[in-house]
Amino acid sequence: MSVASDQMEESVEHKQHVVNHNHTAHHLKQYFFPTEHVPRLSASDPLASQLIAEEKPVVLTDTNLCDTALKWDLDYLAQHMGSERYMVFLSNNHKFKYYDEAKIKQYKTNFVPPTRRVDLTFPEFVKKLREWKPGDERVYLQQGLNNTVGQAIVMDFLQFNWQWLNMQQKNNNWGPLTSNLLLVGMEGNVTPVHYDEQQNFFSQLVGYKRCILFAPEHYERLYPYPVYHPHDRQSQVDFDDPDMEKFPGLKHLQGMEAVVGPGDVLYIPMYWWHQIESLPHLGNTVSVNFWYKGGPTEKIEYPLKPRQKLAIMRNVEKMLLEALREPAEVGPLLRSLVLGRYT
Ligand SMILES: CCC[C@@H](CC(=O)O)C(=O)C(=O)O
Ligand SMILES: [Zn+2]
Repeated sequence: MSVASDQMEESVEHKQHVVNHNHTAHHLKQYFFPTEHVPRLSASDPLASQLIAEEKPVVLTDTNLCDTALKWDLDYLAQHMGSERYMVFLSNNHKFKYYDEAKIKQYKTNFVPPTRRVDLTFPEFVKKLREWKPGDERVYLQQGLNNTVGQAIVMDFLQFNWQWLNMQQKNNNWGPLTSNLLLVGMEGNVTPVHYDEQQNFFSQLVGYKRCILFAPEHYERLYPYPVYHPHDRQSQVDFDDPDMEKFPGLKHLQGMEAVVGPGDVLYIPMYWWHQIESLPHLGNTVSVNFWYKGGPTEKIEYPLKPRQKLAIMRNVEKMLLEALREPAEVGPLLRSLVLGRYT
């Protein structure tokens, strides 16, 4: 059965929490929030273009975006990624929560990074991944594709469907492509829920990833860390152990989800929250993302979009931290400003 029809079967039979892969049902972990399916559409479907224009998620099944990279399995990459060292994160659990190293020093309280970063050659990474046994640190290679990769990889990269990508960038008035991150993960790895300030075409090459998304307006329900915190843009909520008392908004949380497989491209709109999991028991995963800056600040139309309000909140936080110098004074000042006056 070809991957495509397997995918179709998956999407046709895709019950809420079961993924059919090669006729075996894989039960997805049931979280505390309901989800709808992200639409799976052909890139030629006008609805697909409409969803992208409206900055809503969609899985595009036939972009042929990275067809030359569908062969990027561990052996091919080990053979062709050259002898350079690449950024690999190690974690004592299945979560790989991002943190901004630059923010650690200015962050007064002691910050304990949840993962550690090492630089490994690709063969060293593959050896570590293949020799992994329960109790060992999990590994996740996350490396920007640049000119240090081998010739074959460059050839594959140059044959991506840039014509389609450039058309999307132009039609949707996006800014420049900033980077392509190569992601090679172990089955079971999880990138916890966060948002990025860029548009993202997320291209799945090998293996299967469960992508759970929440619209920017769920900001009040996902309790992001303060902007100055190393975990800026990440949610404070642990989806595996949600503190409903501390984060009462969680009871109203509702999202969308999709399982993406080889050849699928998921559009993750800028400021949309997402959690991405390499499905357990379905082997290692390889993905490449395409991050674009948002478009030039379009003329302001009212009412403002939720993501515009999010950008305003971020700017207010930064300005207050700059002015007050002391993070502990931000809350009291905002309380004095709004309580009994704007509430
Ligand atoms: C560094 C995180 C990469 C990715 C998540 C994942 O595939 O694990 C993601 O969040 C994104 O592409 O925005
Ligand atoms: Zn992300």
